[in-house]
Amino acid sequence: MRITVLSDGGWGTALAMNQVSNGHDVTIWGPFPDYLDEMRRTRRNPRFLAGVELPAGLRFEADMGKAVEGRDMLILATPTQYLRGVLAKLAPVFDRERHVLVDVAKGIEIDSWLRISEMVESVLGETRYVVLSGPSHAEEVSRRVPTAVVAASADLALAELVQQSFINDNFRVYTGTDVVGVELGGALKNVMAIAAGIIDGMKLGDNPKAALMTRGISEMGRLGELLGGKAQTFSGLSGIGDLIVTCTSGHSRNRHVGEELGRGKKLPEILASMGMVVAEGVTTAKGAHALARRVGAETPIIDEIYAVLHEGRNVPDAIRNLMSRSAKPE
Ligand SMILES: NC(=O)c1ccc[n+]([C@@H]2O[C@H](COP(=O)([O-])OP(=O)(O)OC[C@H]3O[C@@H](n4cnc5c(N)ncnc54)[C@H](O)[C@@H]3O)[C@@H](O)[C@H]2O)c1
Ligand SMILES: O=P(O)(O)OC[C@H](O)CO
Repeated sequence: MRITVLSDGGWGTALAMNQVSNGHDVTIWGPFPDYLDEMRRTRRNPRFLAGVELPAGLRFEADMGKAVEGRDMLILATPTQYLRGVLAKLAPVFDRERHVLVDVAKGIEIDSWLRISEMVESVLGETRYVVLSGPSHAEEVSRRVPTAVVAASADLALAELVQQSFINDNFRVYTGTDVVGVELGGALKNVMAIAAGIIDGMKLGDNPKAALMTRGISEMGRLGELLGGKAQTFSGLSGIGDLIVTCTSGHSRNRHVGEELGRGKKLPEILASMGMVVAEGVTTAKGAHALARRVGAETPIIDEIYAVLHEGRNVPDAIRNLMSRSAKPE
């Protein structure tokens, strides 16, 4: 297949490498032409995926028209809050008959509170859309560490096409049809990962981390179902699977943000130290909090993380609030 990845970030780059190794013709488009030139010249992506050599066959194109013309598949790997701008650039050259869109970003758009499939529809109308998600850090996929993810689409045949395009002996792809559940699993786990990082940063212990992850998946499923996802999806790769990896991995940017908060640093200082690297959970906490209010979901962990990140609540108060809730059955 002829594939273009819309993003020069760590995840887009790792997936581009996977697709080159599967024999596809792959181009990366990015928002910064000078940086694309650097990647082309050095065969490295030090800003977003340090330490891996980019394959010789991987191409780079800064012009959106040239990047997508004649391509079969476009991989949307731009962080959620920048994606609308990229879709607006794509719109004039988008071919709805030809292009299959594969979203691999995980988030909720700020203010509109749209999931990515909804944002895509609001800019491009009806598309051939698949979401690919699950426990998958770029640092490991780019080193061909065995990984399993799920491709979900309202059109199962399209999910199967994406499965066949990405699958290999190190990258196993399952299929599904629950786009809402898969999108929400990938987005909401980032909020839980910030909570997990706080526990790590405070060196609170193992019990709170296990409690957080278990009550966290319960909360994700409860909110996810009220928003139209299927409960079963949250027991799968894009739910519990991604929650486990993000809450435990040394690669997770969201867990890192929480860890620094738990050590007493302030959010603006933490985000500044990350440069252009994105932790989606910071903005998704706002979206998840707003969506939970809209559908009347009980989301105590999301509410406390939202308050810590965006309302200045201190962490000990947040923990006390969670632990002193009224007694109830599991
Ligand atoms: N990194 C991973 O392991 C991983 C795995 C699975 C999913 N994801 C998801 O993939 C998405 C992309 O994450 P990432 O880790 O590749 O990003 P990243 O943090 O590595 O890179 C940040 C990206 O933002 C882009 N950017 C910065 N300013 C921009 C602007 N004004 N307009 C457009 N783009 C701009 C940069 O060019 C870069 O591509 C996120 O939703 C993330 O949750 C990441
Ligand atoms: O590094 P994080 O926390 O953004 O997580 C990346 C992926 O979503 C893990 O599956």
